[in-house]
Amino acid sequence: MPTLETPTPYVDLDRRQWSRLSASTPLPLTSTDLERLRGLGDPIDLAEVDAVYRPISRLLALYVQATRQLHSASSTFLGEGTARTPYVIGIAGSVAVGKSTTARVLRELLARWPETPRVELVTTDGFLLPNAELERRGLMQRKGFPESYDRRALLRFLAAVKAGSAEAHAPVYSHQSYDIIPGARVTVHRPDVLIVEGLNVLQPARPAAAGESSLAVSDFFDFSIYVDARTRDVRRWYVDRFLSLRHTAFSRPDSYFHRYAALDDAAATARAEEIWDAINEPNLVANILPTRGRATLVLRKGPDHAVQRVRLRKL
Ligand SMILES: Nc1ncnc2c1ncn2[C@@H]1O[C@H](COP(=O)(O)OP(=O)(O)O)[C@@H](O)[C@H]1O
Ligand SMILES: CC(C)(COP(=O)(O)O)[C@@H](O)C(=O)NCCC(=O)O
Repeated sequence: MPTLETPTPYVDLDRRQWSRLSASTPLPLTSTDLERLRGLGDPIDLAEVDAVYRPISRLLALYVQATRQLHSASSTFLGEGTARTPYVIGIAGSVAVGKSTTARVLRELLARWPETPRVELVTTDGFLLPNAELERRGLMQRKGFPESYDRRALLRFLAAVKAGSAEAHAPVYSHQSYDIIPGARVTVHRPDVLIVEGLNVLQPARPAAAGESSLAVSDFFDFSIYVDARTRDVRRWYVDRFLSLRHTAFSRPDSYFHRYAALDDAAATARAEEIWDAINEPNLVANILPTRGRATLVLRKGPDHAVQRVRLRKL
């Protein structure tokens, strides 16, 4: 008897099926690549990079190529020259799920493809409102929630990138000072690929006020990746990262969290769990997780960060 299953726009592959693609993916990792990847300082297993992330970079290289052809066809139709614009990839997911690690690894892998040697990376934390403004709005305990960002500035930045501007500027957030750095900015120089990583990059557009347009950040994406894992695993990764930050970032006297450097394991775990339970998990559940179904690709990690399932949107 036919079942009433919800139709899915995704093709869903388990780890074995996905990593089998690795064998037929060109550009095997060389020793120079391995050195560069190790140089990132991420704990990611290199066999995992080869089996899971290298096929993703191949898929992305194919998408970049196809998008350029489409772009060139529509420019010909319009009788315009073909100015190239950056291919923009969004990476979404919870705090501590591994967005930054995924972004850095993909940046290295994509740069190996002859079509996309120049890959740049921005994080959306630069678009957080400064602490003074968050305090004014009563949002200090909601850092990372959609309302804690200057969404218009982020949209303007992405519009400039997509318009092919020679340079586009973004503000800079410091985890050290836990605030926006006054006057600091990063510049994006019309790369082949721009990776935009952040908790909320797949949020739908807010309803527009009269006379305004209701664009979403993801309207500027050519491709998007949601990094997914069980909430209880992400909670553990958050706590583990917090514990190890005591010996690195927190230990610097100018760190906003310097007071945490002296906590013993039990006290630090309790503090990390408190922050997770009060801020990061509610944000994940209310705002981030509901955007998963908007991603082009979903990477589902197991308890050890190894990717267990890969879902690719085919429609
Ligand atoms: N693929 C991976 N393999 C092993 N550890 C990882 C992997 N991805 C992330 N981690 C670890 O998990 C934690 C969170 O990763 P990070 O990339 O900083 O997350 P996010 O940018 O989403 O906050 C870090 O301690 C990081 O070292
Ligand atoms: C800076 C962040 C909001 C993440 O920003 P993103 O780059 O994802 O936009 C987040 O890492 C954060 O600091 N959250 C506040 C709660 C906490 O300290 O974990």
